Amino acid sequence: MADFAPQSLPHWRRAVLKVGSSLLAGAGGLDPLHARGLADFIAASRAQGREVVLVSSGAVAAGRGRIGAAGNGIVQRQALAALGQASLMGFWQALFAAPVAQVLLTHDDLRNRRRYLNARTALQELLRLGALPVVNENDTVAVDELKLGDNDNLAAAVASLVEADLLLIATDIAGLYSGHPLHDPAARPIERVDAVTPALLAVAGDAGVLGTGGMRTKLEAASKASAAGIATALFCGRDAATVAALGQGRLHGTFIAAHGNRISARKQWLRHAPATGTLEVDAGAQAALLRGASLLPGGVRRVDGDFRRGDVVEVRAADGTLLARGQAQYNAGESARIAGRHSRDIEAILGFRYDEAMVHRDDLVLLQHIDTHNEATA
Ligand SMILES: Nc1ncnc2c1ncn2[C@@H]1O[C@H](COP(=O)(O)OP(=O)(O)O)[C@@H](O)[C@H]1O
Ligand SMILES: N[C@@H](CCC(=O)OP(=O)(O)O)C(=O)O
Repeated sequence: MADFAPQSLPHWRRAVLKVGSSLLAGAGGLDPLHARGLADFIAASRAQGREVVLVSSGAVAAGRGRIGAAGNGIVQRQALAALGQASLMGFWQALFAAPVAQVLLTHDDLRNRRRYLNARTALQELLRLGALPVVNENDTVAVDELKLGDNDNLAAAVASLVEADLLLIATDIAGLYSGHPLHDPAARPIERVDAVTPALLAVAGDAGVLGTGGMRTKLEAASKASAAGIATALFCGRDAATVAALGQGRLHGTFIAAHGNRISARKQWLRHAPATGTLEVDAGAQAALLRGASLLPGGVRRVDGDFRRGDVVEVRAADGTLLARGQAQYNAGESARIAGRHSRDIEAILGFRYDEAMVHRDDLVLLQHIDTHNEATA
């Protein structure tokens, strides 16, 4: 197979790194041979002030190591994943000085706006605490329509969830080839993909011996990440030089470009998602919003509608002008109780506190622009 020429990786601050079973499975369960280099890459990136969320497969392989032959049907794989998940966490913990944190997710969790917000808040808090989140699919409940299908797609969803700037997919092959490398000796390396087209998906084949999705799910994941404004880099995690080069900002593999920018993809969603409630704000909150601040409960005068945490709500001025749309941190009843009150009182009023804001600025899209003349004369 021809080599992939090196290319420079764009600068990144927060990445999701997906590591497939093909890199972790050994004869008797999990083998740290390739994981060690990837762990060093993560540790070095963190030491440079970057953040990494790891999406790791390998629970089924670890389970097989514990129990031996158990079949490969869905029920057997569920049982094997349950048997192996704790070992998988122990495996990663042994490779890191920083504490690792287990996060198990399903498609359903990410489709549900409240759970989406909960998962995002928890992941952000883990990063803030300096932990390394290790995400895997919650295989015990993830069957049929709940299933993301594979960890490549899960990694793309997590990259959007944490607003990563890069999705790194480590696998057992150097990158994407123009044909299935096991069957097509003339297959050529594809170093850059600007758009994941149906024609390109057609060249992406199924998995090797150990993985589940093959190149097809990697390209699907890259396509989803791209639509969310996140670029993807595919590389061989078995090749120590490739992994070391990545730490120097050089990619030997396939780069799949992002479409648009990350912020606009999310803001676009907030702009159009159906709203289930309205928060009416005072002039002080209106000015703060237009300056880019979060919406604190103190500036909210009235709460209408029946919404849950994570639902999209409209933010309106007292005269009814639509100022912004955003995701509510608190449900309608809770919002009504804390409206007009100081953020420091939230816990005393509700008995808990998710956030000091009623709508966090990361979850807010402004629909009015700052009128500098009015602001100067106000
Ligand atoms: N066009 C292609 N280019 C590269 N690899 C391909 C292609 N089509 C299919 N593959 C297969 O995809 C495999 C990687 O996917 P997979 O086995 O699911 O690994 P992982 O466990 O890392 O997710 C490769 O080993 C290769 O056999
Ligand atoms: N959740 C499963 C992984 C499923 C999966 O997508 O595997 P892979 O194609 O190797 O990334 C496990 O931990 O074994």
